[in-house]
Amino acid sequence: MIARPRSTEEIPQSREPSLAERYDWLVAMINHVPDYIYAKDLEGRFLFANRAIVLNNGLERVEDMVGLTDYDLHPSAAAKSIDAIERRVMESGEPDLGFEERRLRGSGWLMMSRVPLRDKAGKVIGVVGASRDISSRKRAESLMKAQAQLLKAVAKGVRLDPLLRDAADLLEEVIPGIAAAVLLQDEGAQLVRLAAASQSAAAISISPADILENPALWRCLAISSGDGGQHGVLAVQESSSHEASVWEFLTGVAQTIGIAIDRHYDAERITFLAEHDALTGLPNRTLLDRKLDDMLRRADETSGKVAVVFLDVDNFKLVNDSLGHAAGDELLKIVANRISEEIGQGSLVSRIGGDEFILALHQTEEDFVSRLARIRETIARPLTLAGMNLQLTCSIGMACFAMHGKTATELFANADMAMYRAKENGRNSIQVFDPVMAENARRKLGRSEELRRAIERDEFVLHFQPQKDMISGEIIGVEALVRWNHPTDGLVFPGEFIPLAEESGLIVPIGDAVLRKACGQAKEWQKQGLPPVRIGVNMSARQFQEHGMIRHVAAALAESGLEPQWLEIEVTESLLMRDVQGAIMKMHELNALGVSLAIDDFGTGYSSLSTLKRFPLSRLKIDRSFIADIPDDADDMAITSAIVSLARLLALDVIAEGVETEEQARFLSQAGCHAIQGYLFSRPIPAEEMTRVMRERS
Ligand SMILES: Nc1nc2c(ncn2[C@@H]2O[C@@H]3COP(=O)(O)O[C@H]4[C@@H](O)[C@H](n5cnc6c(=O)[nH]c(N)nc65)O[C@@H]4COP(=O)(O)O[C@H]3[C@H]2O)c(=O)[nH]1
Repeated sequence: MIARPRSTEEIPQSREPSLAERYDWLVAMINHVPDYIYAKDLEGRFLFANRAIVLNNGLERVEDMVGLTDYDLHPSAAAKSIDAIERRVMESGEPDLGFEERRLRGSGWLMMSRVPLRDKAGKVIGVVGASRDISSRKRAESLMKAQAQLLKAVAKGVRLDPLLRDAADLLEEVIPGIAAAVLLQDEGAQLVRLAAASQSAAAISISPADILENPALWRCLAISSGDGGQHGVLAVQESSSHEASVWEFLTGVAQTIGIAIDRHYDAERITFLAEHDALTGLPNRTLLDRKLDDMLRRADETSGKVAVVFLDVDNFKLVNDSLGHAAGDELLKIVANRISEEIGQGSLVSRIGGDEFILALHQTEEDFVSRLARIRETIARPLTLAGMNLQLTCSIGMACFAMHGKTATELFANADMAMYRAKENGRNSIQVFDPVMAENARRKLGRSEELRRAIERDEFVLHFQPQKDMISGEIIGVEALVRWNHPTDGLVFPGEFIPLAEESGLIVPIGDAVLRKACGQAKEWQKQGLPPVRIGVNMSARQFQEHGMIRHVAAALAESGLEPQWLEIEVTESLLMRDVQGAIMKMHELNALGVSLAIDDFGTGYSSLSTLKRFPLSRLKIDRSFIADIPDDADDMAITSAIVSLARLLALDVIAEGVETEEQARFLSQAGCHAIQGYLFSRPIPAEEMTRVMRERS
């Protein structure tokens, strides 16, 4: 064996060390390094070996090793590969540096360097080998590789479950003997979910309780979330104590798992948002389409039924406009919750915008209409919103698979049609689709098309109804009333086409034509020398709200040359109440043009005295429904008298519409009404007839 080194105190400081001493020190140094150092002759026989290599080969003394070859110490394949490298070094005389190989005994890695052993003359007489243990570097490398592999899986968006399992597998692969498990917190912050390495029997059989109750056995590394919270822990069974780099690696793995979980939740949230309505959290149209397709397919296979339902909150706009958007949003959330409460398993409710909901109901014991009635009742439960007590109603339309349509598109169209029917029927009702509705809708569409053509062909004519002053009996004004001179149907009255024109927006060009014709006719009468009369022109909501309305009025006046004081625009009370502030602004603009304003159908809306005071009006027109039953209906008489007093109080002229009898005229005169309009005096008549009447009276 190699001689024991002497301590430096034993060396006299003054004299040069001898060659023998230097040799001893060298041997001592060589024996103390953990690396393997050896020399072999040309035949591969050990000439020398340090303590580390002797011990590693299971021998005790260097002498035991001298003379042996690798074939005596290792399996022949391993010996052969060492032999080949060393032979190459000896034959070429070139060193072989930094060759990495697995340890032949035990685990770990070595980095081998071999240089030729030469005699004094420089002749190669063997090989000198030196190794370095690079196991920890190799381990660090493999840990880094494993970490990179995991990160790559996260970047690729591998699903969370397989990713956690792979992570636990990977840990066991790169850190032999380890058992690893991932525990995630549930909503109550309990550690529950377990992803264990598939190979490790220990990890498979353990439960979160095992881990948490055995802190001595398990070390838990926090899996943090991006927002500073914690998703759970990476539990590692400490079967052997690990070096720092392993713990560093495990900490990195826990962090990577944290990132993977963050990404998983982000992806979940994105998917949720893509398929849900942000306000109510209900499924949106995309999800509804997907689910409804599934429901219809299943119903088709089983000859089952599915109901597609359109549900619209009545007067939602009113709530939104009067209580504000925040209250409107709150209301929609309440409605969404109430529908969800009642809809039942397997069915779906989706908000498709505004106050419109679509329901897809799957078949149960209870029939669809009874279920919808229950939903309607639930929605109608009283509620308080922005300090106001409200009770909501809704209009519901339903179409059934397969009776009313076989595809989602057909069912949507038919349920929508049924819902419109419910609205037309005075809201707050449930309508089941009927093919007659489709026929009506088709007819309506055809009528819209005809209306469009009628505008191009200028098929609208005006009839005029005179208004008589109560005291003087003079004609003080005429109301222009539009008629459609239909090529085949003859004269069509406004009640039959104005609502459709409103709905389709065609009222704007129609109203514009009426304005121009009315102003032109009024001017024409003046030109004919007839006493000037005020001409009243009806304006519908859509037309009144239209941006260019003031411009159109000004243009009609300019074109005709009619002075503005002879034009009076009639708007309904309900139109004004929709947006009081906006209406007041527009009315002032009309006043600024010199045009006067009358409130039509007065008494049918809900304007308060205070609101009425704010409108820049000239006249109130009492709705004919109050006049019709005079003198039989005492209530109507009382209301009419009140309206007249109110108008006088506000210094407004008041005119009663629909006066058909002398008795009605007498009552109105006594009540103080300024003027009357109605069949008693004249029906609406064409321009030529009106000219004649005016001429006779002048
Ligand atoms: N039973 C009865 N009815 C009487 C009597 N006196 C007049 N009427 C009718 O009452 C309606 C009065 O017009 P309105 O209230 O403005 O109601 C009008 C108005 O709201 C709308 N309208 C008419 N022309 C236009 C127009 O050019 N533009 C717009 N936007 N709407 C119009 O159509 C509605 C209906 O017009 P018309 O069918 O012409 O019906 C007219 C008229 O013929 C009467 O003594 N008894």
